Amino acid sequence: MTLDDLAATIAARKDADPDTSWTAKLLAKGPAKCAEKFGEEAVEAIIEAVRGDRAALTSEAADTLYHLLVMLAACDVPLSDVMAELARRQGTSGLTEKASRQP
Ligand SMILES: N=c1c2ncn([C@@H]3O[C@H](COP(=O)(O)OP(=O)(O)OP(=O)(O)O)[C@@H](O)[C@H]3O)c2ncn1[C@@H]1O[C@H](COP(=O)(O)O)[C@@H](O)[C@H]1O
Repeated sequence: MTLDDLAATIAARKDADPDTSWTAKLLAKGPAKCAEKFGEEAVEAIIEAVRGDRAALTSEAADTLYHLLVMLAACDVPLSDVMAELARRQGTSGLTEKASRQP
């Protein structure tokens, strides 16, 4: 599975029955709830990273990526736009980018 596959699945669930789809249930609650859920999962991933539990971190990272995609869908931000932004940044060091910012 690719992130594009998962994003397509999430998009396909937008109009699904919330009683049969977690994605539809979350999207029906709106962007703020989707953002809250993403934040919860990100914190859980942070905790497992600090604990050094690689298996638990793998699971929480999957939750976090999935809920990031749900939040993007809730906010009508296509994954392709995010990937285009990452492509725009490719080849420029993060140190160089940071140093180039106007004060
Ligand atoms: N990748 C996921 C995915 N990751 C996590 N989740 C659900 O997100 C929910 C997270 O809620 P909770 O935080 O309460 O559950 P939890 O994280 O296990 O519990 P805590 O540790 O947070 O307390 C759980 O119901 C998980 O099953 C996901 N639900 C769906 N997907 C994908 O989306 C597809 C469509 O799913 P539906 O929309 O449900 O049809 C699925 O086939 C999967 O490919």
